Amino acid sequence: MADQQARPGEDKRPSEIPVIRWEEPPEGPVLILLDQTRLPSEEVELVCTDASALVEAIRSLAVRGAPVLGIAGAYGVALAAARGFDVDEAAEALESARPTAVNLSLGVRRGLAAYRDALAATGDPTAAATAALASAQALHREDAEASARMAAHGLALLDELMPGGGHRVLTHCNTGALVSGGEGTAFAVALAAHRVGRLRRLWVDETRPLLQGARLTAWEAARCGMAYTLLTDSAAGSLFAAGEVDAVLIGADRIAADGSVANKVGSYPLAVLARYHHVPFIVVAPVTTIDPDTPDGASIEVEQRPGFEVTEILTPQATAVGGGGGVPLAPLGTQAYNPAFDVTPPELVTAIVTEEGVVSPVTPEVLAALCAKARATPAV
Ligand SMILES: CSC[C@H]1O[C@H](OP(=O)(O)O)[C@H](O)[C@@H]1O
Repeated sequence: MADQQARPGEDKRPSEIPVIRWEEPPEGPVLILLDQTRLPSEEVELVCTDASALVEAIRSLAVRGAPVLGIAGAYGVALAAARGFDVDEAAEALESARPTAVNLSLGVRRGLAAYRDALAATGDPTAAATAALASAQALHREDAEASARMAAHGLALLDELMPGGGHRVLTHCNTGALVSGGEGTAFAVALAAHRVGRLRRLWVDETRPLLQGARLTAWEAARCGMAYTLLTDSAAGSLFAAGEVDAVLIGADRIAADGSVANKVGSYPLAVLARYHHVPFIVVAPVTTIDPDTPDGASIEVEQRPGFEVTEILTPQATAVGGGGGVPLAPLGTQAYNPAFDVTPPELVTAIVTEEGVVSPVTPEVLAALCAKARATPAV
């Protein structure tokens, strides 16, 4: 596939990354995914012909990251409808594929509502399938637009907090084009700073155990010609202590009504380090990731993943779901604690950047007003 490494100064537009796309070959519609478990060494595409294949791809993190999970969920409903499968059954399976990222259930429900409304109005399953697809495509476009707006708001915030540019930003996990209909969430802010010459360094946490930072963020940063440095998660503290971090930029999988933020495990320790070292801790997420129906952090279901992801180095042959075949890192039979996410309390969050602007301080009232405005704005 295309050369992954950008030449110095070259910016290989993240939009060129074929994260997720719908195609309609003669044999029937398919959803094509870039298999993120194979990156950075291989660019392999998964062709999903039904919802169960997509559920597997979501569970194995072949497709991952809150916003794109919502897009995938909506396409999954459209795929089931277009291929004549039981749409309600498909929607239920998709929505339960991963519990923490609220966007997944939002996307599935949006596609299902479009399908049901069209079926009720026309009685025609083909028209209903077309409506479900149109809903997924609209969500795809809206997320790309939201990503660009978050990048602009986030860059303005960085410039306000650190006048003079030369931002040294630490990020965790992967929040670039691979999680988005556009260029991502937190990563898109760093990319915007890079494009105007105001990103001095992107510190990239490797993000154990599935290494989304080492494998995916480094891959995206290299493609864009960004100045980035990879570090072990445990090395982040020494960077703060050395005064090498101007801001933390992370994404989110679910933001509760009180402003608690669920994000990749390892985010909460960064928030504590940031507070101790007086460094802004900035969450970048679309309004759709704010969940007014989840009251607080304790109410967020944190996905617990298989222990072998911690006790083995996963090779391309050892899938993230099936396990086995990885290189053992610990004695056989070792028990492992492997939460996929942790929760940061609102008092440790300096700001939440959404496509509607910057929320700071984070208060339940402001979040509620944002959600009310979003709900009052009809989906396309
Ligand atoms: C902004 S979405 C990216 C978000 O999703 C990641 O989780 P996972 O890789 O398990 O899907 C992580 O929490 C990122 O911040």
